[in-house]
Amino acid sequence: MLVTGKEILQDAHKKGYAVGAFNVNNMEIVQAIIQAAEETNSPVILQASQGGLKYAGVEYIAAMAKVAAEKAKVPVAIHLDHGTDFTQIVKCIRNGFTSVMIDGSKHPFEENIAVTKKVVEIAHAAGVSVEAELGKIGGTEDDITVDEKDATFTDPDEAEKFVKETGVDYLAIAIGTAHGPYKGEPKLDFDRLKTIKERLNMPLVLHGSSGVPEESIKKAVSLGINKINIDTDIRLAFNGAVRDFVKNNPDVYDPRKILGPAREAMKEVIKGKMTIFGSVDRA
Ligand SMILES: O=C(COP(=O)(O)O)NO
Ligand SMILES: [Ca+2]
Ligand code: NA
Ligand SMILES: [Zn+2]
Repeated sequence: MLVTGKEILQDAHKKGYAVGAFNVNNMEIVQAIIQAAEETNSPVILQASQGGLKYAGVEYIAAMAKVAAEKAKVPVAIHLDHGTDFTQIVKCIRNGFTSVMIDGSKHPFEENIAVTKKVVEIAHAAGVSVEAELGKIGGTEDDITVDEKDATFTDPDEAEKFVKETGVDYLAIAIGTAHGPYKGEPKLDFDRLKTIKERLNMPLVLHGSSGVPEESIKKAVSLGINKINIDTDIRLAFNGAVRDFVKNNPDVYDPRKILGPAREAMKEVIKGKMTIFGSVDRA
């Protein structure tokens, strides 16, 4: 069933588990995520970046996600990932998204508060939940890139002020993850996470979670992460399955035959994530 992001994440926050937020760009990815969620009885967040909406069209993503959510036997939220453009954010709200991110992390602190407050006002009036970001998460997610040197960790004092002034429902924090594949092994600042959780006592979001070792993810969940963003690991599963199939079946040209195995491969990866996050049987 279609629910708000807050409904899903408040439960995760209260009970100390995390829910996967998986990026979608096409029908097969949506279906893989929903199949994984139903097979593990897990709540789930379907999310699209501005780049994903540009590729498929917001109406297509919204239509597929709404059908998927309404038919699903588990709670599903539909989320705009890394919204930076106010008009885009309102368009998603108008198209039935139940959660939006305003990523004002590239602005100075006070400006981030201002843009976030504006989105919270309009989204909450429409019954839609809001995620914001404080601190700069490195790497590239579609149309958003932050250089290593500019990535700055979230300051707990600033976080407290930010949340009080904006009223956001959940906060994306920078504690050492980066979007996209990692070169070395990411070192997460668990002490910082622990402090921020104690100060904020609200759902927290981890971006750039593909490629983070399982133990680090589990430790982050135990310390208060409740929404975990995954994009790259789904892309890698899709890519591997399609290349394998095409290599081994050079004469097959039916898109269903080429994309079907990719849907299966993505589903398996996503089920694995749900197990690590602790969202299995939480629906
Ligand atoms: O944070 C993410 C996903 O990051 P990854 O591609 O590293 O999983 N999307 O907002
Ligand atoms: Ca950012
Ligand atoms: Na990553
Ligand atoms: Zn992200």
